[in-house]
Amino acid sequence: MSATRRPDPPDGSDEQTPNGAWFAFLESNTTGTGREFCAAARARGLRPVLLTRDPDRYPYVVEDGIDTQVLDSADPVAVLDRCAELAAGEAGLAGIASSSEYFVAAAARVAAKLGLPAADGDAVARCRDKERQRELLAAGGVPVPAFASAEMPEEAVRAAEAIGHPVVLKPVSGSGSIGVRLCRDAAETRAWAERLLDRGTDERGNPVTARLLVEAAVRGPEFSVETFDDTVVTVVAKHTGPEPYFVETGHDVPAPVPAADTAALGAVALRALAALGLGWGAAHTELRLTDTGPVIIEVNPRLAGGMIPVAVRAALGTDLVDAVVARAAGLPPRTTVGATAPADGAAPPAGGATDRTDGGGHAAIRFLPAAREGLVTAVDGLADARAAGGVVAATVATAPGRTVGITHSFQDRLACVVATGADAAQAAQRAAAAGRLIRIELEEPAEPEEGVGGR
Ligand SMILES: Nc1ncnc2c1ncn2[C@@H]1O[C@H](COP(=O)(O)OP(=O)(O)OP(=O)(O)O)[C@@H](O)[C@H]1O
Repeated sequence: MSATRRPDPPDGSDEQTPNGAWFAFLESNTTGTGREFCAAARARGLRPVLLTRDPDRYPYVVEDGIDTQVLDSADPVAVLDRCAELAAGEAGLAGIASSSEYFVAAAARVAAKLGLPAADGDAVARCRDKERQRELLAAGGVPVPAFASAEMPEEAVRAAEAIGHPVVLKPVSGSGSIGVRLCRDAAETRAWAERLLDRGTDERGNPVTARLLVEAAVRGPEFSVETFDDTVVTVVAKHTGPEPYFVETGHDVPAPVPAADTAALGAVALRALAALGLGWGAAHTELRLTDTGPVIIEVNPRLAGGMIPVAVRAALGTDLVDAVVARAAGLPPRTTVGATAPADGAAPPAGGATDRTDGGGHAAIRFLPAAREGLVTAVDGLADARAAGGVVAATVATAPGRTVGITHSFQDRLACVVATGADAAQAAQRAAAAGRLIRIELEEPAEPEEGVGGR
């Protein structure tokens, strides 16, 4: 058996890991649900173990005393061998999953090879190639933006002109809005295409395909539909920062829209999953609601990140993180997954019982974006934010001594607050108010040297 690295339990705490079977997580997301996945496995009496190339990427591993095994997580044979070792050991292996977009297909394939419950790994992999996903959706009659792929900047410009500016350019495979940009004319398209096609690696250092997607810019408010199997759990409104980028700045759970919109969005998301051969466990489908109905922006074959599961639990009482872990371990769900709180008093679009917490049925997520680049000198007010009315979670994704950069992606979000309320407006107001209590101070920018930049 390979060496399992077990950090000391946090100071003053007892040994927390129960003596159940292993549950392997293949890498993790760095913010959001990764930590919750491990906690959910423990709550089920399982022993989470993180299979990772670099445990130091995830501060929660030490803070929560999570076991780790270091391996080349991009090597399917290495992952399979390690999971087979865990399965053959005395404790056994109950399941394999990943909270990271980049590893969901690999986790599913290894789980299937070991006879553990899993989604169709090939369908997941196809879905993660955005061009392939668009092709399958279009073939299935599901509304998608006009699109074309390009491997050369001139090809991207020709495609954009054929589609008609403005267009959205994005890597064929990616997440967190990295590299996604609105391009309003040929010059912007050429410049952004050159930049994307020059990238040798993604933000995890893995080589990337030198291919990008050019899409018609779809207009209309954005939503995500959170599903489990073939059931709509809830429809979420999504807020993004200023164009030409699309950094997520907040979410409202459930989306405060008429029931007819909720139903239309849910129906198109389910058609998309069917067209992609998905619909096992959790999925997170992003759509824009146009004048002519919902259009798919992206189907993600995994649980939503970005604290959406925390907000769903707070608003509706549905624990999607537990549901994902339970499904992958072949355990029954704790509560019925598959209901949504009525929006505007309307009936939920799918059957099932809600088990609301004290959230009053609504929750809002608000992110604090970095205002500028610089070295973080102080972080204050987190305790105040956590104690503020209606707040169920407040997190900071930076620390003194770290440098803040502006990347126009999820990495620009420095802090996050989730708050509940009696309605969407109250939840949003509470989350925003608590967010203002968090102060992240940056070193003053150096004074420009005399003469530099002057007239
Ligand atoms: N064709 C489009 N029309 C309008 N907006 C778009 C389009 N494509 C992408 N966007 C915007 O950019 C955001 C990110 O795009 P996309 O989901 O394709 O990238 P991603 O890297 O997978 O991001 P995420 O992980 O946040 O979903 C979308 O949520 C949406 O706001």
